[in-house]
Amino acid sequence: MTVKLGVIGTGMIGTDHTRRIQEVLTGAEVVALYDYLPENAAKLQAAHAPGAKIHETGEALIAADEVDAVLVCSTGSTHESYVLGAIEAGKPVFCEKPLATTAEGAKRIVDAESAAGRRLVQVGFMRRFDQGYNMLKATMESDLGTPLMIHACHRNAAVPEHYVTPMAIHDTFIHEIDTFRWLLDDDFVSAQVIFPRKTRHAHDKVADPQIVLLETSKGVRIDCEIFVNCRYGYDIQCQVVGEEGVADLPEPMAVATRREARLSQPILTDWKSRFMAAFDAELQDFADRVPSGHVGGPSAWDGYVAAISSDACVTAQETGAIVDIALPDRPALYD
Ligand SMILES: NC(=O)c1ccc[n+]([C@@H]2O[C@H](COP(=O)([O-])OP(=O)(O)OC[C@H]3O[C@@H](n4cnc5c(N)ncnc54)[C@H](O)[C@@H]3O)[C@@H](O)[C@H]2O)c1
Ligand SMILES: O[C@H]1[C@H](O)[C@@H](O)[C@H](O)[C@@H](O)[C@H]1O
Repeated sequence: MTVKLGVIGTGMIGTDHTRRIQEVLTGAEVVALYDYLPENAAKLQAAHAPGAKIHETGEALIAADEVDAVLVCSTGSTHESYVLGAIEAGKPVFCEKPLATTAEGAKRIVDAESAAGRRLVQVGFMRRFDQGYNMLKATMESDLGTPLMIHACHRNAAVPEHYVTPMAIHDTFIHEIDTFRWLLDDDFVSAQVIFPRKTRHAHDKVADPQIVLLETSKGVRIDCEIFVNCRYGYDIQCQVVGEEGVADLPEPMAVATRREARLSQPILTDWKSRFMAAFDAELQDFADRVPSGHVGGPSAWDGYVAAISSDACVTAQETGAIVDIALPDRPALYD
């Protein structure tokens, strides 16, 4: 069976996901497109999905008989209504991060999915499908003993002018929030953000770098540097310190070159290539599960907890205080 997918939002990641569905994945094809800017949908149709129909609205795409499942790849603030629409239509939906831009919005999705009684929503936290992170998690479970601390960093070469201080949390650190929860099988109880000396390469509206300090319910302490104008590349680091040993996230595979008295190795510069295989794997997993009517991977609950945790981090940015994080009870659907 070929699963027929509709893509809402045909910007950078909607285009990249459509390309991978059409050219890399098996058992799935893109049959429908919608973007708020029709020219964006037309451009993607011409480049990667000539047979796909361009719909007048996202709601029409969700309702279309030929669409088995939906990918929401539009701007973050638009995710909630499309995801709720897909749940109402009983169609599986893959939603790029963030699930919603407010914790209340994410809760509405959790409530709607719980009422539907089955997992219809997968959130695009692709690192859970990354080979390196899976190797790190397996090592933690087999060799490290009880985890005590994590030292991590998330560095982007540069960010655009519209990227402002809270985006370091909502747009960037949100990946780390989900990754730490998943690695540790634990939730956060508090967050603090501190600001080192600012780099001269950051524009006025972004404080850069930042350090986020988290504490989990089991007492694990996490420090994570977010440095989004580091200049030299896209660099994701994670070191877990356990009672019996220490483990590091593997570096992406790269050829080391010896030349003119230098030993060198390239560093990737963008997230698309850094997590290429993880993006392929998360969408293949989604497509494979559509026929069963139940999806897997990061859930709406994970998206909701990420939203609550990131709101606390933004409050911590604004106040300089250590901010408590309290989670509501988890609905049975997510046990
Ligand atoms: N998982 C990841 O690592 C990752 C990486 C990049 C982006 N993202 C997420 O993907 C989403 C899109 O990011 P992007 O970089 O592709 O942005 P983008 O700006 O390139 O594309 C967004 C698209 O959404 C369209 N759009 C805006 N409002 C819409 C609406 N109401 N209905 C339908 N379409 C609408 C825009 O016209 C644009 O084509 C964001 O939520 C972002 O956080 C995730
Ligand atoms: O949307 C992108 C993406 O999520 C990247 O993985 C992250 O490194 C960037 O900071 C963010 O802007």
